[in-house]
Amino acid sequence: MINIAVCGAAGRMGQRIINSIVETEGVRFSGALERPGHPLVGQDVGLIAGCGELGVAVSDDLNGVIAACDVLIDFTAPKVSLKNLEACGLQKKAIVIGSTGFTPEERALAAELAKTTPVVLAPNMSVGVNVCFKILKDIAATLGDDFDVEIVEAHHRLKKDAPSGTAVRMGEVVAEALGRDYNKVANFHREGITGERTREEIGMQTIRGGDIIGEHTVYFIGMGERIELSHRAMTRDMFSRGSVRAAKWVVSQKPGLYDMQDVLGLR
Ligand SMILES: NC(=O)c1ccc[n+]([C@@H]2O[C@H](COP(=O)([O-])OP(=O)(O)OC[C@H]3O[C@@H](n4cnc5c(N)ncnc54)[C@H](O)[C@@H]3O)[C@@H](O)[C@H]2O)c1
Ligand SMILES: O=C(O)C1=N[C@H](C(=O)O)CCC1
Repeated sequence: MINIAVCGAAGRMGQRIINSIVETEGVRFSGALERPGHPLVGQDVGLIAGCGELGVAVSDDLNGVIAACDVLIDFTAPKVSLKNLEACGLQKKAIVIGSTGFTPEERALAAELAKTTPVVLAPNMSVGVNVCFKILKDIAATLGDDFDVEIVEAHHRLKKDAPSGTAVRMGEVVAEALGRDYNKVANFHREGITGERTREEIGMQTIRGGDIIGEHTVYFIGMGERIELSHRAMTRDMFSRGSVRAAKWVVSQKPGLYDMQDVLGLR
């Protein structure tokens, strides 16, 4: 039996992850973390997550909750996730991180900290999006430089980072397949007299509104034809089920930084 704790337990994803843990065989829900001062600390987290009383209170004791688990699933924010990764490393506990919005420096720090413990860090835990990452590589490499690439993503009004972690990864996959550096060719903003589009640039467009769970489209636009590869999330449950699948997988891995391509055997 694998003991899984959740950080960000009262959040949109945290609540769905708790439901997924309870529904999954071979795992046990062992603890729930929230930020110190959160009004729900001390309350039964099952009642918050809508799956009935679980006898697990929301806690702000990071080290205590880590000690009682085999793996921590963390959907919070980059700075919190890095602190949690360091704390898991000190106790030799695995961690699955779904937070997005990491800077390149923060990603490098995560890779450094992952030398002490196994870590899955992935901007999107859904099977569908991860298959898209794989397909995108082939499409981009096959089309080459003749097709312009534009990426459009849409999410709910409460999302804090932009572009989404998924859109960034899509841009990185395409850029790499085309021999480009994403950080140099990503174009996040067009306004006024922009001049003609460059061949190399990858346009990154962001929509925020209402309760959109997550939508991504990559456009490959040629002369006289275009390909659109789209993924639309209709529930958060495939993210949460993916995170539990990653948790079951990561506990038996060697220390290192992994992503969902590793978990799903898509590499
Ligand atoms: N990888 C994926 O598949 C995937 C899917 C959905 C969302 N996300 C990402 O997950 C993150 C969370 O998304 P959300 O919609 O659940 O956000 P949310 O704001 O609803 O939840 C975040 C939770 O983290 C808690 N938190 C903040 N600081 C904390 C701390 N120090 N200790 C413990 N808990 C703390 C907050 O109180 C909140 O309850 C975002 O970065 C989002 O982009 C990733
Ligand atoms: O709701 C969010 O926030 C999501 N974030 C991820 C991202 O930034 O790619 C995945 C989709 C939902």
